[in-house]
Amino acid sequence: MSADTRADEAATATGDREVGPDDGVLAVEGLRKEFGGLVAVDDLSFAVQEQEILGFIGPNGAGKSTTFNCVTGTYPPTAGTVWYKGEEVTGTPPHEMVKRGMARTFQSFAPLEDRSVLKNVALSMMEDTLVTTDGLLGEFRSDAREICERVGLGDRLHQTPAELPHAGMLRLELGRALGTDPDLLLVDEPFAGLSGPEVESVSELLLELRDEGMTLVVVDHNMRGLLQLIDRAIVINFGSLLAAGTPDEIKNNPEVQEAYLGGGLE
Ligand SMILES: Nc1ncnc2c1ncn2[C@@H]1O[C@H](COP(=O)(O)OP(=O)(O)OP(=O)(O)O)[C@@H](O)[C@H]1O
Repeated sequence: MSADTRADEAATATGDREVGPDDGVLAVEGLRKEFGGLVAVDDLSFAVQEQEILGFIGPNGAGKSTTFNCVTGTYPPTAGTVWYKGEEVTGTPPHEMVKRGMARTFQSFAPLEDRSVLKNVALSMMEDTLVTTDGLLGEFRSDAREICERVGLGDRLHQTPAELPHAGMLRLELGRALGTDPDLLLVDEPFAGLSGPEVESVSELLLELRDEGMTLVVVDHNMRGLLQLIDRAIVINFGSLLAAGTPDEIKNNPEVQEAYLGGGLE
C-alpha cells in the first residue's frame, strides 16, 4: 500500500476527509442507524480496498452487525451513503446486493435443516430460480460439491446441518455464501467457538479466497486470530469510528486497548 493511500486512510479515519464512491470497492460515508431512540451507528465512514481483508473490530454492542445489515440492505440506514463498485447502493435490498456480488455470513446459522449440506449449498447457487425439484438442483450439484470440498465439508455432503459439529456449521455458512459467487464477502464471527487449529484452517481458507481475488470484511472477537489474518482494521465503539490502521497500529493504539479490553490487547 502506498504512503499516499495510507495518509488518505488516516485522514478518512480521523474524519478529516469525506469518503466517496471511488475510495474503494465498498465505500461508506456518514452511516447512521437509529432504532427508536437508540443510535446504533453514528456518522461512520470507511472504505474497503479491492482484495484486502479488512478487520471490523469493536466491543459487544458497538454496532458491527448493524453496519453489516445496513451495507447489505437488511436495514435501511437512517442516514448516510453506501457505494459498491462505484455505484450508490444505499438501501438496496439484500437479494439485489447478492446479485451485485456481495455476500455475508451470519452469526446465527440459518441453513435449511431438512436438506443435506450439498443441497444447502446448491440452493444458495440458484439465485432467482424458482424451482426446487431435485432435477434442477442437479445442475448445480457438481459446482456445489466443489464448494463443499473447498470449505472442508467434502466428507459430509449428505449429512443434514443438525449432524454437523459447530465448526461444520460455520463452514456450511461460508459455503452457502460462496454459492452466490461473491466478489465481496462480509464474514460475521468466523472463529466463534473454534479451537486453535480450526481457527488456523478457516483463516487459511479466507486467505486463499483473498488470493484468488475476493475482498473480505471480517468481524470477530478472537483478536489474536483476527489480527493475524487481516491487512488492515477499523475499530468502532458506540457506533463511531475509533481507529483505523494495520494490525500493529491497532494493537498499539491506547484508545483501542482502553475501549476493547480495558488495556492490553493480546
Ligand atoms: N433490530 C434491532 N432493534 C433494536 N436495537 C438493535 C437492533 N439491532 C441492534 N440493536 C442495538 O444496536 C446496538 C448495536 O448492536 P450490534 O448488534 O450492531 O452490535 P455488535 O457490535 O454487532 O455486537 P456483538 O459483537 O455483540 O454482535 C446494540 O445496542 C443493540 O442492542
